[in-house]
Amino acid sequence: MALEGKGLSFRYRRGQWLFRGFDIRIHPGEIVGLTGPSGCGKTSLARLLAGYAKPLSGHVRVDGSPLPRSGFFPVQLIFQHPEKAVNPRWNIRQILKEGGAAEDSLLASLGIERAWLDRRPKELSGGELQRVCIARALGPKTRYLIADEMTAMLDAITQAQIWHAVLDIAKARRLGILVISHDEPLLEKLCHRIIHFKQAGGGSILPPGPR
Ligand SMILES: Nc1ncnc2c1ncn2[C@@H]1O[C@H](COP(=O)(O)OP(=O)(O)OP(=O)(O)O)[C@@H](O)[C@H]1O
Repeated sequence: MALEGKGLSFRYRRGQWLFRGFDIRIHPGEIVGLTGPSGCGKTSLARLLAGYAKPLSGHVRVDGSPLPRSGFFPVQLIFQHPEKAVNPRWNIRQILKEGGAAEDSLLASLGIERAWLDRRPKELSGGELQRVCIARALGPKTRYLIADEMTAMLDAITQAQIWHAVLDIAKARRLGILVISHDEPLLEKLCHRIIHFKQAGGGSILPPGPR
């Protein structure tokens, strides 16, 4: 059982290879950090692992199966900017429904207030909206979470509160989490192990491929 990327290669159009033959594995219940210089391809890797884009070679498997083509994705990706991840016309209740029925205890542990449910995304702060996106991503069918700079825009207290809630849920449900961040002290605190993308063979460490 694992979220596994094997032999992954990716570049945009005819640009430089971001990674070639890259392997990564995250087990249920495991919290793995991923760090590396800006622009080295961490978000691109996250998009492949969550099924937003396809690798040019290699494959992604979730607990032994390919990612589904439709329906609910067992690998959920949370971006740094929540306003880009929601339908601005929906209210918060509708947005939460996309992830399945969010339990009251989950909403409470993330500090989501009932009064927010009838508002639209632009009527919440960035930090409040990010909590909503996290709750949506933690639906009952989620097996793995990819948190791409998920709390980068939050103050230290809110960041700690959110991670405390997410780690509790991850432990109770044996979710595997990939935490992408430039904040190495945060990764040291949260993760069982940390992958340095360039050292691990990502981030254009290999010479550019044929053009
Ligand atoms: N849609 C796209 N088309 C072309 N190039 C892209 C596209 N998206 C990203 N890139 C380029 O791919 C490279 C890797 O981007 P990516 O966002 O994966 O890096 P990152 O390691 O997550 O960076 P950061 O730490 O700054 O978030 C960058 O040079 C970026 O400009």
